[in-house]
Amino acid sequence: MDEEGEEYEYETPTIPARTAFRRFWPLARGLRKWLLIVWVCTILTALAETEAILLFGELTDNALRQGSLAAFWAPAAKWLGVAAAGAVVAYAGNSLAAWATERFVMRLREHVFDHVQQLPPHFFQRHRQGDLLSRLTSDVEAIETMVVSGLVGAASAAFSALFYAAAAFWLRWDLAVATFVLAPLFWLAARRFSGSIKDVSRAGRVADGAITSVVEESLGNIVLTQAYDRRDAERRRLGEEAQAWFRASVRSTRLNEAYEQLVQVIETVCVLAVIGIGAWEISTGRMTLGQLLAFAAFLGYLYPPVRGLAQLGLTITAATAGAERLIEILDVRPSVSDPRRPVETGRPDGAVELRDVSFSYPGADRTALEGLTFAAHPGELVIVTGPSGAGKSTVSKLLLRFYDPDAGEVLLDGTPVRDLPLARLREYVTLLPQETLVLHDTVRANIACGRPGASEHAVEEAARAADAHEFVMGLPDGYDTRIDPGSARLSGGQLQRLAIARALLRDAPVLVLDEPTTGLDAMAARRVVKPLRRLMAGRTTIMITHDLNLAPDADRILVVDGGRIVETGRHEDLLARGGAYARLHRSQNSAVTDTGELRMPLFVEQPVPAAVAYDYPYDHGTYDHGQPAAHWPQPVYAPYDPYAAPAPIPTVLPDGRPLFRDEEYWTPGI
Ligand SMILES: Nc1ncnc2c1ncn2[C@@H]1O[C@H](COP(=O)(O)OP(=O)(O)OP(=O)(O)O)[C@@H](O)[C@H]1O
Repeated sequence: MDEEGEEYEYETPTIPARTAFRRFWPLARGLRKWLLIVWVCTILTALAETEAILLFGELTDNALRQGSLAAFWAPAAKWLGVAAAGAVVAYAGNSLAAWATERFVMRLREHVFDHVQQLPPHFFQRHRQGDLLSRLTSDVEAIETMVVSGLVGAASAAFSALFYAAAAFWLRWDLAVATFVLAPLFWLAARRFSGSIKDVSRAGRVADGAITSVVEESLGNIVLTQAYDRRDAERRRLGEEAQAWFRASVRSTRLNEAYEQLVQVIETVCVLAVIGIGAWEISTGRMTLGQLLAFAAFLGYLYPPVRGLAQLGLTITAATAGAERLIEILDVRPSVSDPRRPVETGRPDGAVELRDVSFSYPGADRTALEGLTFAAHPGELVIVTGPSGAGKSTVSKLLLRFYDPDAGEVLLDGTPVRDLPLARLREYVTLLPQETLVLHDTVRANIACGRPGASEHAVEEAARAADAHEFVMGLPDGYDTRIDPGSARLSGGQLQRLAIARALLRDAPVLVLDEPTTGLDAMAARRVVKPLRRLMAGRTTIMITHDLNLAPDADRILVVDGGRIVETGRHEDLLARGGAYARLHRSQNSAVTDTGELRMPLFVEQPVPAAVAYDYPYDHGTYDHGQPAAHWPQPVYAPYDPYAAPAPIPTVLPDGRPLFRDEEYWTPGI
């Protein structure tokens, strides 16, 4: 496990909205023409509204003030026509905007998801899954707010504001000037709030990710939670994250509300200024009431886009916090990529070679492998063994090219694996990882994913060869039974046999088995050996294991320690040499004899009193209630004395060896 805090190794960058916008704008390719149409629709809607306002002024002056019904019909019919046309255009524009927006979100999510899937294993060890989930969901939507809605919204609002402003000028330029003098107040208000809104939005997003992480980790660990009664601890953990989220949410609402109310006040000041100036103009006869009402209506229409522009600024600022979190992930480069000029080799024979390979994990301060050299000829079984942390699994990661070595070369049939297309390499080298990987799907799909498009017959044959057919047929729906990663329906050994069936179907020339029997009990491990042998037949197999039961079969055994090969040879030779391998082998086998520790009695039994004659009442034809217990053997209890010296706790086995092999003698008293 990584040290605590290492998950925060990736620092979230602080970036301006413009940079974030530029980063994601290319994803709108292909949607831009639709966005342009949306924008045109917005302009047409604004035009229709302007026309409607002018018609309203005309109706006020000609029909209402003069009480003439005849002057009503023509402008009314025109108004209705304009309103209907405006409604159709607005409907089309909004529907198209929704379509373009959702497409953008889908595209962005696919882009990020695709990127995340290429990231190296250590990225997932250092990032909490829940946080990644939250970035892939809510943060993706935030970008949409910034790029699509933000852009279209800003363009539309800017256009509408300009349009209504022009109309207001055309109607009464002096009134308009008086009003627009106050317009910068909106901008000043938005500026005042934008910094705090971005901070609080960032805090909210981090807290959101943390909550998802806690829930995900807690549910994933439900057995630990329940078995150790950790409910309170888990609730506290969630509570702490929820507190941060709560504070951020409340603060965000407060800031937005304060901004809204401030804008209301500014608007009121503007309206009062217009009414005051209008009253004065009407009193001097330079303006009609209709004109004033039309002007006020323009202002009514003008403020929402002006206010919207400022509000949009705030929304975009808040969304930038989401963009920062996505960019942080997108900036992590995959550790490997397809070669620029890939070499196409055709199916290899399966000769594997590591030539003077050294490797350190990114960010790690010590090397995981150093100068490792070995070769496996086609069809050979090479066992890589050694103590925990020696670097065995790292070998498998290099063979599948999850990482490239810092020095040296990994070769398949003489071709450096970094020159092969990644998909080809992983088709030719099959990994059976330590943990059995299960897809959330049917048993059939779980086997067939070894070779997409495999026939039912092929799937069944693979299952038979893996000794899985029988238990699969015993499942409620046979091959169509759905299983999932947390499923308790199949045992560890059964899951392992499914994985073997999958690998059989994949039929790769090279196999990498990472601890294929670890975690299985002796019986299950034994049941897995036969299918494993079938799988290994005719393939080059690199088996990483602590379990040396298959060692006598190996063509070569590599003993790795501290990232180096310390011994290599065949089982018998290595045993005879009496070195590291012999010690490993001995420790594995002596583990069995040492279970004597477990058999040691927990208390010294009291000797049974000799020759107790049981006097069964039945023999005498009478039943003596409650009497016989007096002469039955009784356990002997020492009277409890709180001041007595503690009884000596055994620290050695009866044969004189220390109770716990690797420990010092333990003196009680702590
Ligand atoms: N993602 C990682 N980042 C940094 N160091 C790592 C990472 N994964 C493994 N290591 C380190 O590299 C070394 C080799 O690890 P590796 O997993 O290959 O050991 P191993 O021999 O397979 O151990 P085990 O038998 O316990 O699985 C160890 O010191 C380990 O701590």
